[in-house]
Amino acid sequence: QYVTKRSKINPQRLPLPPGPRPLPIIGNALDMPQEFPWKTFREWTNKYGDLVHVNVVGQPILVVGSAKVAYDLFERKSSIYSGRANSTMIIDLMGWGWSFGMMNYGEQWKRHRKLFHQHFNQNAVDKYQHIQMRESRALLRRIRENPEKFMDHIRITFAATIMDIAYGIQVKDRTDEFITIAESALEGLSEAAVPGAFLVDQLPWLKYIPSWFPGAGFQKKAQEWAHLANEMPNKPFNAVKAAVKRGDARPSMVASLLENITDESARSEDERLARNAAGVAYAGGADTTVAAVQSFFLAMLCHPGVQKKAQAEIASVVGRDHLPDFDVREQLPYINAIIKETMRWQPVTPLAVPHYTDVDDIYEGHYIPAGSIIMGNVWSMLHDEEYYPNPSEFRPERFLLADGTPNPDAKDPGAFAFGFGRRICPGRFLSDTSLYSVITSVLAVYDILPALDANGKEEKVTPAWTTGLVQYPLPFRCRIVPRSKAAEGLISHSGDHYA
Ligand code: HEM
Repeated sequence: QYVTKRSKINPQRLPLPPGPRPLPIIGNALDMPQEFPWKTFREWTNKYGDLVHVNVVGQPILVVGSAKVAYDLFERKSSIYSGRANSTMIIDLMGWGWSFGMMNYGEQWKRHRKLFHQHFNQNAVDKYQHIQMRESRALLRRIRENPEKFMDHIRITFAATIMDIAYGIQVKDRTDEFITIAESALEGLSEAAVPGAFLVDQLPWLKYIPSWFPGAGFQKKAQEWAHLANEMPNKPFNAVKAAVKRGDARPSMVASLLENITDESARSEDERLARNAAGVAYAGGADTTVAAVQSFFLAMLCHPGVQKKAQAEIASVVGRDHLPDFDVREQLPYINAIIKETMRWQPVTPLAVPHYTDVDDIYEGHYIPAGSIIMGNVWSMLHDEEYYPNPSEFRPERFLLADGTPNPDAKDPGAFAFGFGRRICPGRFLSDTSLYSVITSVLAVYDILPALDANGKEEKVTPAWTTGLVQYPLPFRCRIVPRSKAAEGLISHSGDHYA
């Protein structure tokens, strides 16, 4: 076993957790998988145990492979395992420091998170249901106009939902300026977040090299992206601020925060918090929910039996002449099980978002050095045979008893799918209601069927996903067809109620 050289801070000379053998200087850099790292990490867990240590060019990384260790570190020791590592490129150069999703644990993070929670906790999200339903119904109409583009339509659905909730801004399509800014800012972010993409993250002193210097192309990129990262929270916030001043702001998170400022001496700080908290809603919520719903479409395409059962359940509760709303949710256990299985089958964030600790610790006789990055292998936990037999199968029944009612003993995927401890996703309640509104609306009126090839034969689909921080299905073809004449009528008039 490898014993750290920093023996002053590891006086008992405890071993590090086990892991693949590192090379001098570069450590385990060559062991690190380029694709689907969660699968390699699972093999490491099988070989070395539930807590694996690697070091990449001196950076200690711990991989948590079981629910037990996740609980022990992220929950029981949450005061020291709730940080985030600083990225020189993303925070110092691109200016994403305003996002509390990237802040290290501390007072600033707590203040932002508390404010965010007030607007997205389990009860608070009820007031957004009409927006979610309106946008889900708009999705039905967009699909009818252009079914091939369903992947894009899903994107605009959540962009529009979040822009309305956070700012009261109603966007029509993806050419809207607020959307193009946010999407470009997030594209820059995901490019910069690829581990090893920018050397400045390994050698932070490079940030002092001016952009005109040969080889300092990263500075130019960082400047362009910094402009977007600044506009993303500022532009929509300033628009709402002006509307509040004029007295014609639509109801929204930002409008209510601004209207409730009573202490003028705290105004600039309160405005800063409101701007940052609203900005992070789009950053954290748009792409993730999109990925989950796209995976749902893929699951329905590959599992026609599940689709039929869900459609029958909806019809038995609301008939064929109505669209289901939130009031019937309790009566749709199969739909609720589909939502859980969607979160489990291909987790949107297979490694959650890595945590960071800045203090030394000891866990089960192993030394955990300050400065470690800790990754929870969400995918592995959600594909654990013990809790989820035949984990690669999409089988909502695993969350139900034989009589079709919810199984209280089935492990809720939400315990892992949204990350861990104090950092657990604060948008998980909104994501849940978003999935419900889209899934029930779509299944009530559409069949998701295999595409036909040139000879009219049904195409076979092999499910496959991307490999980044957020896992999207790779583009796939399908036919989305109204289920009946009554369904066509529902699609046409579905928006009226929520307009
Ligand atoms: C399918 C949907 C979603 C998934 C799978 C998801 C997953 C996650 C994960 C894994 C984390 C990191 C947790 C950790 O560090 O342990 C996270 C953080 C976060 N999510 Fe989500 N999320 C989803 C939807 C949303 C939505 C709809 C919002 C906003 C309304 C949102 C806002 C955030 C924010 C602000 C953070 C940062 C929290 C912090 O660092 O304290 N997420 N999410």
